[in-house]
Amino acid sequence: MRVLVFGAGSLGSLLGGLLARAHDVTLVGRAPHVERVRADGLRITGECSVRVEPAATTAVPDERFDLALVAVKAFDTAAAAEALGAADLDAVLSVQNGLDNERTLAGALDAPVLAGTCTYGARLTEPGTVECTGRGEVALGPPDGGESAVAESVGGALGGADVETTVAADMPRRRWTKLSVNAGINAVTALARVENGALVDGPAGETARRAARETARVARERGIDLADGAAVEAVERVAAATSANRSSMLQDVEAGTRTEVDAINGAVVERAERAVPVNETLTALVRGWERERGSR
Ligand SMILES: NC(=O)C1=CN([C@@H]2O[C@H](COP(=O)(O)OP(=O)(O)OC[C@H]3O[C@@H](n4cnc5c(N)ncnc54)[C@H](OP(=O)(O)O)[C@@H]3O)[C@@H](O)[C@H]2O)C=CC1
Ligand SMILES: CC(C)(CO)C(=O)C(=O)O
Repeated sequence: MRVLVFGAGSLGSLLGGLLARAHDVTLVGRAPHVERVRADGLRITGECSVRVEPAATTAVPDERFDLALVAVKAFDTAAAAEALGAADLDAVLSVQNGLDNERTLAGALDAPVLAGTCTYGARLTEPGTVECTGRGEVALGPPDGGESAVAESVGGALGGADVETTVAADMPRRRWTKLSVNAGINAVTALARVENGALVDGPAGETARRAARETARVARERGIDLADGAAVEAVERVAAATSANRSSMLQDVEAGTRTEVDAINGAVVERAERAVPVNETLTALVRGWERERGSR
């Protein structure tokens, strides 16, 4: 397959690098990472050890690709969709966190757009090098659920490159479960400045569980079968399994950069039919911090 990875930061470089073992991959990212990949190839360290030589560029080539894998932060998805218009694409897969990415991509592009959830962990450590901080899996399928030939074919391509992959008919439920995890863990750890493990039995843990319960309730309001207990269990399981992690939102806050709060807690608030006070408070506090830091 010819695969275009849009957003060769941490996750895009990891998945792009893994895919390059079996496919013809082009990374679209920023200098100096792109230049280093062109000169010396891409190294994956940590839990995977790989060296590959994908093509790398800062602009989408006017060429045909079987798949575009989108891995920018959620607030860059609209710009990504516009830039991807330059290529001729057969399929698009978002592996981003947040709820609106697929809709934004589908609104701008002709190709079928697949939803994805990803539990691999990645961190760009220096130009040309990405660390795999956790082996996980990519689940993918049609955003509204069900099966499709495109999902089977993209799933086969990922699996063929030894990327742990599940082709799933229940992507709405999977996305809302992941949203519950991120709504519970990310803003709470960012505001409390604690690692994920502090939520397992620490004083901030109940706030995370409440945010997850609210998220599950909003999911059910939208016809998705996600029980409070399942959302809380997912938060607790992920917080324990990633106990030493500094969540992506905590890392953004520490780096002084914009967070994905709009696409996570903000998306829950936007869709709620009744008040979701924990998500409202978390959203307002993180947005307040972003405004103060000039990152929004
Ligand atoms: N990292 C992880 O372990 C995981 C991440 N995710 C999700 O994946 C998504 C990506 O996360 P992550 O990889 O950490 O984020 P990064 O910020 O590391 O990567 C995104 C990259 O895309 C680049 N980019 C944005 N716009 C453009 C553009 N127009 N042209 C070229 N490059 C562009 C960014 O550059 P710049 O910053 O200069 O704009 C950045 O290098 C998020 O939604 C995240 O929540 C999900 C699971 C795990
Ligand atoms: C699963 C979790 C919470 C791991 O840190 C994550 O997705 C994030 O930090 O964005």
